[in-house]
Amino acid sequence: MLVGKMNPGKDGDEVRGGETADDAPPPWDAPTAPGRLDARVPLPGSKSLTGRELVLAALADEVGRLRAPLHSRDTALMIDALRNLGTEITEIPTDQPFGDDLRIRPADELTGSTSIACGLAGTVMRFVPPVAALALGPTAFDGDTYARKRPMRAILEALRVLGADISDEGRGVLPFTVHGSGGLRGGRVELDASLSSQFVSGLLLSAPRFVEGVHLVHVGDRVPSLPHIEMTLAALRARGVDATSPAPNEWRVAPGPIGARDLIIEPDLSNAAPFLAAALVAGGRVSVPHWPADTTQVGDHLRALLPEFGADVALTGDVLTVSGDGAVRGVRLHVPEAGELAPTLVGLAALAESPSEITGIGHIRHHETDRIAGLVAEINRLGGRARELDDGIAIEPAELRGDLWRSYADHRMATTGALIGLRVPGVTVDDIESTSKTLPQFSELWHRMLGVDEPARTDAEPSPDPFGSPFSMLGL
Ligand SMILES: O=C(O)C1=C[C@@H](OP(=O)(O)O)[C@@H](O)[C@H](O)C1
Ligand SMILES: C=C(OP(=O)(O)O)C(=O)O
Repeated sequence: MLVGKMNPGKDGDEVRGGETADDAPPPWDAPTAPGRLDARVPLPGSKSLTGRELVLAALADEVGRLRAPLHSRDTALMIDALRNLGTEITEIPTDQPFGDDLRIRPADELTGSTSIACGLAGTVMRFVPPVAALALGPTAFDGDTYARKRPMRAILEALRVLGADISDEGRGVLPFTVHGSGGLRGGRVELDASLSSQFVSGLLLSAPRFVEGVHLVHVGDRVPSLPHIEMTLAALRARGVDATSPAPNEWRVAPGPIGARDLIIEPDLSNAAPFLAAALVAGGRVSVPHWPADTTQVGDHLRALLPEFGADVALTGDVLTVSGDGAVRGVRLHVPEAGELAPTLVGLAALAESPSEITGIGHIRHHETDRIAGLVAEINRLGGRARELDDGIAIEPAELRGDLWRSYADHRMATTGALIGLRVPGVTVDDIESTSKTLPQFSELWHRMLGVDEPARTDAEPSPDPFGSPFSMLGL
């Protein structure tokens, strides 16, 4: 079984600014590519699909089942959150390589008077508060130290307009408490979703259970990550909900039952990014099986994005194969829809033979870390020539040298360090365990792709209080 290790105890701020926590395991030696690649890399389920389907299954009218869901830190936090609100979630053993299926029995009545740990998961902190507003009793939310910097104000204010009572002492970030009254009025609300599409998805997912449903109107700068909102609408419709986007930046969900489903979760195509990009960096080819023919996952955009860097991409049946000759071309990309892929794209650009500019990704400053600042700092630490733009990153070609690559507790920062390390000897990644957020098997799959043994590691034990932020301060 390729069920990886999760480390629910990592805390973002422990590694910010290059300070290493005392109990942190030693940095991970990024393996260089031993030659041209010829690998097939199966990947576990999508974080975004698993998170959405867990929420919808918890709000559905009957028992449902998720097959091949992702098992990772983010999904474990989502499962715990929904269980705390009264949902019964049981694991059904399978012989699948990436872990058990899940059976979800919705609660007869959602109950608050509980606390929810969000870790660093945007999906948990944005998708669960609307569910808590439907529960009876207070639900206190908190997360990792760095999670308290991730924006929440727009969704909290929208929830208040829709009838929720939330106390956050005006902070607009974690921690906060949702005082659920057993239901929510819903209706029309304007909100600014320019910092995260998850504000929209979070409200839409619970909206069939609001008395009046919801009519969301975005006011503000560009909404990022639009494919993720499409994914939300598609997931709702597949359960019989009337969910539409009647105009750009406007979404409506009608009140009504959420149908139960027995469904298979697609592999995580965003997590495919570093593996497929490896074929470009090392030369040779990398295939990912079970690539869906029709999907809302933004990772599917890799089929168009990787050829910009010089890759050949072929989808044969359900196998996606990326081939390269070891040369990487510079790019000019404007990708507001694909912020989640940006760390890998920037990693490729750092190895390119010509200059690159990747723009439209200002919102990734609000992801697990400020990814624009983090990527620029780490590329330049290796001798690169990267520059922050308001809305992205510009990179000039440079000879990189091995050094420490800091992850800032961010899984996609860590995998980008691994990607660069394929080409640059001596790169060490300080927190490879952060990949447990969405891909606990990362190190194992990476070594397997390269055909080299994964060195044994002495991982630190997860801390007994994984979330490090006692709810006692909230009086619960
Ligand atoms: O809804 C989702 O599952 C996600 C939406 C996106 O968030 P942003 O809109 O904040 O970029 C994406 O980057 C994140 O990884 C997952
Ligand atoms: C931005 C990401 O995660 P989150 O769901 O925590 O926002 C990500 O996975 O790249």
